[in-house]
Amino acid sequence: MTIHSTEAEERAYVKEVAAKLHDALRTIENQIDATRVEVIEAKTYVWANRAGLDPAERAANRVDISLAIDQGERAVERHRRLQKLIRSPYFGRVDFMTAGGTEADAYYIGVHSFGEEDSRRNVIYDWRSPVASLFYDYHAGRAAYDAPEGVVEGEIRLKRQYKIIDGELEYMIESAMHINDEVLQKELSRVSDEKMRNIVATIQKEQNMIIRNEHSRELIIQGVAGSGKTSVALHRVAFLLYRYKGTISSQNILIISPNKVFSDYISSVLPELGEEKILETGFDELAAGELDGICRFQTFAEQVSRLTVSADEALIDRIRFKAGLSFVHSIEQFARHCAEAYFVPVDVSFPSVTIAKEDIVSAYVAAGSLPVKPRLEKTALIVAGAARDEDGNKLKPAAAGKVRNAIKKMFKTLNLLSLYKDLYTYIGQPEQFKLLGPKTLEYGDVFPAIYLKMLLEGVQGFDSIKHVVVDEMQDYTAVQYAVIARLFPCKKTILGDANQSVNPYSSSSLAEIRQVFPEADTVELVKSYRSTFEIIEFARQIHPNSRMIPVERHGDSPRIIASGNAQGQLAAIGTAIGQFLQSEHRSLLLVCKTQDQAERLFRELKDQHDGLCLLDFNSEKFREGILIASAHMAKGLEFDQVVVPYCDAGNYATELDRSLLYIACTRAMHKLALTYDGEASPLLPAT
Ligand SMILES: Nc1ncnc2c1ncn2[C@@H]1O[C@H](COP(=O)(O)OP(=O)(O)OP(=O)(O)O)[C@@H](O)[C@H]1O
Repeated sequence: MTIHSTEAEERAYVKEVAAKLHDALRTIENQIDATRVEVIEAKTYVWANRAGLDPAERAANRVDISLAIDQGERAVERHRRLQKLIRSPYFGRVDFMTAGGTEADAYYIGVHSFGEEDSRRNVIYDWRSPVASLFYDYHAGRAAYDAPEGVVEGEIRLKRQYKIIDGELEYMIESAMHINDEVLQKELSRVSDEKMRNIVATIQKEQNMIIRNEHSRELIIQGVAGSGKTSVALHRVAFLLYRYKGTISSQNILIISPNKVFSDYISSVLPELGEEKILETGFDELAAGELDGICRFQTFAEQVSRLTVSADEALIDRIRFKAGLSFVHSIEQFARHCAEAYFVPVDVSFPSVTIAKEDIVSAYVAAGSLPVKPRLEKTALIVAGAARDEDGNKLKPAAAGKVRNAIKKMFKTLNLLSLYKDLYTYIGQPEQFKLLGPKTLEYGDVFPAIYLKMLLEGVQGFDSIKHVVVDEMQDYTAVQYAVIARLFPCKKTILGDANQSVNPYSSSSLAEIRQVFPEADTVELVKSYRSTFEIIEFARQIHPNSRMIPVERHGDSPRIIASGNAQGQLAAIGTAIGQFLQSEHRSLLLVCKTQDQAERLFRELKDQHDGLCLLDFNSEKFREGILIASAHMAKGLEFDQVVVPYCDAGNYATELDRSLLYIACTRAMHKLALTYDGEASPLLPAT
């Protein structure tokens, strides 16, 4: 028998569930009130009796208070979840009959689970629960899901989707197929939100496979622009936190993201899914930690800015040289060479102490499994510990210290910058190393130097991190991955798009990343959800390599607006801003090729348009309204409308420019315009 088969019954059921949720909410509110009173009373008691309580009693009271606070915090969290469920209790339903059964059970699926206290019956299933995978993976008919006790086979008798807003059923759709296109269309047509949103109601089958993947040590996702890579990675994190509750918490997961604005933009997804924010860092921050006190360095953004304003062939050559896997091997070979060639043992001889060179050599050989620095320290320790003075006594501390120092000095140098410079002499390419300034590395040298340091000194890994997410994988070199592999020897989700590199001279393809992680599983996402059909078709012509497949969601064709001069172009941009302000849309991005151009545009427009906001590499917050940014800064973000100014032949000409133009255009969800004066860029599609 199918329960709630008609729409009227479903509407009534929404109310019934809402009543249960309200009951539960009241219970929790009472609990929170009771806990509050309990904590206040306990604190008052401790304060009033502070003179009379002995230390053991005080400690016991403190424990009670902190337990009550913990309990209260958990209740507050449950309260928050219930409030969310009251607004929208569930979005899907599957009726599943297990093989051999006689009746199907209805499973309602929501962002969180909810069960009745008395009957212990589950009213709503969490989207991450095993049975919920049926909703994402199957049509009506035969189906199966992985439960803790094994695979459960059976048949889906009914599948429905709901949109419930503020407790009211807006619509419901019977969907025999995968997540119904109609619901997806509605979701994608919406106006942008202030922050990235969760996609639990419309996760697609290929995305669900990634989210629920538990076995891959490294999972690499190559996905076209707008294919949901970042969304999927965050939902995967939420899934892992659910699946491994008690073993992994948000403090054990780290996302390496391109910049602070992007981190801010994605920051609401996990809290929306009931999880805490995860840790976040960037490659520049990691580098700062590793090179602290050693040297300064150029950041990635500074390198990209330099490349976008001038094509310095020697610099490009240096960057390219250091980008590939073979350079990783060169560094490894050099580190091995250092371990042998830079250590020159000699006899040690002090008044009353003599140590033969051979004893030092054998201790150094015995410690051969260690990186150079700890190996040297161990050798010094062992030799000094074993040494005897002429009377056959162990060395006094001062003499032992002298021996240890003498042995450490037998290594030519442990100065990282000198060693790093020597690397280039060793490989016969001294011209490939150039300092940017005194003790200041070019960005291309930052991670090779860090890798060399790790090989020579060993690694202080982040043991508490159990899963790392690397976004924008195409922008990182093989050496950066080698460093990441050593710093975080845990599971990883690595995602990106080879066509969205902001620095193609040092970008990594999927194949190259796979060479660093040979065991990795890879998946490709080619369906693009962000932009309209017309915008995707347009962007595909800019980057013919892109394998983007659009969702059938239509909108205005992108416009290329030619002007006779700079003033005309500025007027065209002003008109586009005016049209945006008249529209229902909430976000407009004016995206320039370089930061300098973005700043210039900002100066030219800010007096005519209120509320313009310029993003730069120091920006930390994402916000709605009208933003101006470089393509580099805009990576990963999305906007209702996008205008790309300065699309003339001089400005967009190289392969790097092609990537930047492609990134710029694919930020648009609904509307795209490009402006130029003079001659149009040859990279623009013919109109
Ligand atoms: N299954 C889905 N249902 C609804 N919306 C989706 C789905 N998958 C992706 N989207 C939407 O598509 C847009 C792009 O997603 P996301 O930013 O995660 O893609 P991406 O591949 O990381 O993009 P890019 O590489 O271009 O920055 C977002 O608005 C996201 O909500």
